[in-house]
Amino acid sequence: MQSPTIVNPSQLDPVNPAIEKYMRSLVGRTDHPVLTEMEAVAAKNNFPIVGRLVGVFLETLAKTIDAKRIFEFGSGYGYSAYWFAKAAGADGKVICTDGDPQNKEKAEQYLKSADLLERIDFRTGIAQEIFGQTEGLFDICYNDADKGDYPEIWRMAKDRIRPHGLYIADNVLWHGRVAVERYVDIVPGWTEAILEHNRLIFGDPEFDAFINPTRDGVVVARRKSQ
Ligand SMILES: C[S@@+](CC[C@H](N)C(=O)[O-])C[C@H]1O[C@@H](n2cnc3c(N)ncnc32)[C@H](O)[C@@H]1O
Repeated sequence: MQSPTIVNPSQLDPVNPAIEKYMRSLVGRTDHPVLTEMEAVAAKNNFPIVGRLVGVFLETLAKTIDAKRIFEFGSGYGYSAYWFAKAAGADGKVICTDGDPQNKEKAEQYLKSADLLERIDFRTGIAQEIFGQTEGLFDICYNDADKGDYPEIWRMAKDRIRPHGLYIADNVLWHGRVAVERYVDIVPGWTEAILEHNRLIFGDPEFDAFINPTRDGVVVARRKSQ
């Protein structure tokens, strides 16, 4: 029997680059000097922010459910938090987490310049441990941590989302690795972890779920009423 060919992940990016470019051209009015700077820094340092299209998607989702209390697992230097904080409004709060204290420092500078810092509570450390120190339900739990942590984060977050609240996770298509038999992973085990994470979500009777294939795939799972 012939063994399956290894597919270069970029060949499997779900949305054609020309279409992504067209979609990007539609959201120009979201431009803000702080965003542009954060995007330039990401491009220069090859830092994996969600990017403009997913940012707009996150803001829209958060506004749709009037989200006021949001927890981020893996905030980097605050790019995705910018969108959530914008959506949450002056009476909202985004708890950000990151293992790297330098990211907290940078995030606070950027979000201060965007006049959003009062909506942010940025904590340094392991996101799962910080989450364990919080109480109550969240409107949104957003997962963008190391991919090996995804199943654990889903398991701990799902019961802490309010009815009709959202669990959102980035990179759930992992540049197409989830869809092929042979692939080269960035870190061994991450693709398997994402596959398990996605299976758990779509098999959970308490949630309705959908993957938006924009960029690297964003899963949105809505908790049903209790
Ligand atoms: C993909 S980046 C986050 C990007 C950010 N969500 C954005 O779009 O702007 C992942 C970040 O999560 C942090 N991280 C990964 N796993 C983590 C964990 N278990 N606890 C805390 N931080 C984590 C890394 O330090 C990194 O800065």
